[in-house]
Amino acid sequence: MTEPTGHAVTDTELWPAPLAPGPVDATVAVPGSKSVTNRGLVLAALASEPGWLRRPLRSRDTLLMAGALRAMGVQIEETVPSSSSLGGPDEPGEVWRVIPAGLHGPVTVEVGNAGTVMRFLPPVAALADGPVRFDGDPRSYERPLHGVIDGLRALGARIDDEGRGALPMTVHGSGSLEGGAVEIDASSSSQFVSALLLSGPRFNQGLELRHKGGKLPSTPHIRMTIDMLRAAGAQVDAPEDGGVPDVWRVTSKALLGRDLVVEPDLSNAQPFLAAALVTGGRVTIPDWPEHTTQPGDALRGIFSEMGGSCVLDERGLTFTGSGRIRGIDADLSEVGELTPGIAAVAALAESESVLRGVAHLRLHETDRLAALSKEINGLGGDVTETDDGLRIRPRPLHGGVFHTYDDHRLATAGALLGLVVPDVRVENITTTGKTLPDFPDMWHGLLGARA
Ligand SMILES: O=C(O)C1=C[C@@H](OP(=O)(O)O)[C@@H](O)[C@H](O)C1
Ligand SMILES: C=C(OP(=O)(O)O)C(=O)O
Repeated sequence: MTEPTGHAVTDTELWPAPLAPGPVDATVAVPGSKSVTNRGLVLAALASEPGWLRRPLRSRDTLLMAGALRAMGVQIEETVPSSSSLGGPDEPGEVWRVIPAGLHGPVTVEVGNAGTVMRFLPPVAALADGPVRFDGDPRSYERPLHGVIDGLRALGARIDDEGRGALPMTVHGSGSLEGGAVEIDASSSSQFVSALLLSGPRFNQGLELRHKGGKLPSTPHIRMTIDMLRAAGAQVDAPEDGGVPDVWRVTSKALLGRDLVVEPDLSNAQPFLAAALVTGGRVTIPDWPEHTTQPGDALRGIFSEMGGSCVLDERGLTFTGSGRIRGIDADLSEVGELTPGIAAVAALAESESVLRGVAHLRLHETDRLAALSKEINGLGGDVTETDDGLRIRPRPLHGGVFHTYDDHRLATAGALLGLVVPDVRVENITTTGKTLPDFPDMWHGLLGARA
């Protein structure tokens, strides 16, 4: 087994996960989607007129994206909404006004460990005038980027990566990119496809992108990219709409500024829904969208199959646990980011689970397959890695330290186990700040207690 990337543990980093005194019963308002916020920022920055993001996610990944775009010249004003000053519907919550400008270097972009920043911004940098250096957390050097680097080079960009095919690197933008036809292997991350599509309308010849290689993961995220491009006025031909399989075409065209209301992050709703499942309780997530491309929507089916039921109505999504937890045999390739939360529930089930189609998770924030098996087994579980996923045989669990390897979804998975297993201590709970900085308070709030 590969050892997941991580830092040394010190006692001060351990968070005592609260134990649920009984079935949870709560309404949890979940902040905006990371994936929608970061796409919205990129598209607004590339538009030919100002736009707005309402209820954006404010977290490490989205602040890194906003910071990078600002450094390249884009103005992003964070405002409190008021219909008169914003000229749009008066929505509660934060509003970011994005005013595009000529993109320029020299700048250094800090990507942290955000896949969306390290993949979506190099094509934007290729459109900037001047060098844009990309650097980030040590783990960002290990995450795949070849699809973006090779793709951009083939489309006319000059990139200096000293032969690494990964970060750190410098994109020497010349103010425009020729674009045209290109073939990449995006089997290790759907974000390669999304990255090139998002900037495609700004390439001189547009883009004809072909994926050649193993199965593409996370296709709902590609659909999200296409839908958001179209909503910004782009013309996109996609395989899902009866086009050629694995080929996307984007026409060169100015993008419009949008007034975008960001949906709640359904993947961040996962631990709260899971809390209802593992305690036999009930949780309502307000503003759950009726139609969405977010992979978290699949939780309605997955968690119902594992033991519960859900109702989507004007109050939002209400999930009620049945008090029993069934194992599941599931191909999660489309919804890979849900795997840590599903694995944690599966470890508490009555029967075995097999989670398949997620080999690419070895290249996520950490090696998630190695980390999940090691940490659940550290609490007495029986998890084995397969070629493309995990086999989880439930066993009685005991307390202990749950290491998180700087991975927000490992941290929320540990908190979930601690809800029903006494004395689980989660290392570095603040790593949830990647996408959900309020997680510890929200988790205590779920139980009716304060942090
Ligand atoms: O485009 C996006 O917003 C994302 C795509 C997926 O990436 P991969 O295809 O690399 O799994 C997903 O796991 C990630 O959390 C967000
Ligand atoms: C894989 C994830 O993130 P990233 O955008 O960094 O790839 C995730 O949030 O689960």
